[in-house]
Amino acid sequence: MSELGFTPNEMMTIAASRALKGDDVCFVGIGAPSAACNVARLTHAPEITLIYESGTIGTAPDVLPLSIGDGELCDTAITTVSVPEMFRYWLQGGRISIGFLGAAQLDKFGNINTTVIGDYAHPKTRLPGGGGAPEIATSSQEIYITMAQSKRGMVDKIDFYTSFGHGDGGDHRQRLGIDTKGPTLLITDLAIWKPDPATKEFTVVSLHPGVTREKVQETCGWTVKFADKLEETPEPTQLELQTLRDLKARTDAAHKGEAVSAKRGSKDG
Ligand SMILES: CC(=O)SCCNC(=O)CCNC(=O)[C@H](O)C(C)(C)COP(=O)(O)OP(=O)(O)OC[C@H]1O[C@@H](n2cnc3c(N)ncnc32)[C@H](O)[C@@H]1OP(=O)(O)O
Ligand SMILES: O=C(O)/C=C/CC(=O)O
Repeated sequence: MSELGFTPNEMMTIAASRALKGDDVCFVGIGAPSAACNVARLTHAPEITLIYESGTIGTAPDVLPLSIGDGELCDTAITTVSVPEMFRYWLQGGRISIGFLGAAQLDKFGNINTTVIGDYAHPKTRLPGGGGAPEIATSSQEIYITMAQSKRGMVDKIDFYTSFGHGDGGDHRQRLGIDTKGPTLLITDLAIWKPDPATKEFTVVSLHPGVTREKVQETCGWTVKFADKLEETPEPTQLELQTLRDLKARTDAAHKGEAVSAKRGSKDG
């Protein structure tokens, strides 16, 4: 905890939650995106439609799911459809306004690696894989990405293209016949980034409170561009912080004893 009264990860989750609107239909990635989406639902966007890949539509979990298969999602959803319907009708049918994804590795054009670190055949680290993320990245109207900054995570060249962002930049998506916008927002623990309208390279548009340009550069593997008019992200409000902390506390209590809960719980917010 810094003297600011909130952690960088809390700032990240809350900044990410603010990006969502009540009329969004959001396809939620497990992990950091899930925390942000539910904070949005529990604060300024109660009418938001949250969708998880297991087919749960309009879900309102009381605790964060560890997986898309958690019963909590189905129990609180308006309805649950089959996974083929979720992908073919809802996602590929253009009915998702925001796909919210995490990343283990990311490049400056918003291409995501969640498959492998190192050589594919002889990996240094085998990651969870793509799951539905590659399809979410191309079929959602827009993509938001959230991840904590590190030199190993934000790299010049990702080791594997799991989910396509803006490719080599510019009009690469259009040239491939992909007619959705792709990544339009990146929220890290230090800053908010948006793609340059022409090159599509992520540019810092807002620094979180207390964060310097140098700190952003030190934790990023490419040479960072900053907007001419750089803003400061507003601090979390008491309501936002309390909502996030209560959600995490409920989640930790609910998943107590499950092997992954302690580790994941500490990273989700
Ligand atoms: C709808 C859907 O949900 S689609 C699902 C598809 N899956 C995703 O999108 C997953 C997205 N999330 C990620 O990629 C995350 O970064 C995850 C799951 C790989 C890791 O999440 P967390 O546990 O929160 O992150 P954490 O940073 O602690 O990494 C855990 C381990 O993963 C490995 N790892 C993660 N990122 C990297 C990286 N960039 N380079 C090397 N190893 C890495 C390491 O082994 C790390 O352990 P370590 O910190 O002790 O070295
Ligand atoms: O299969 C997927 O796409 C997502 C998986 C995330 C999970 O529930 O573990």
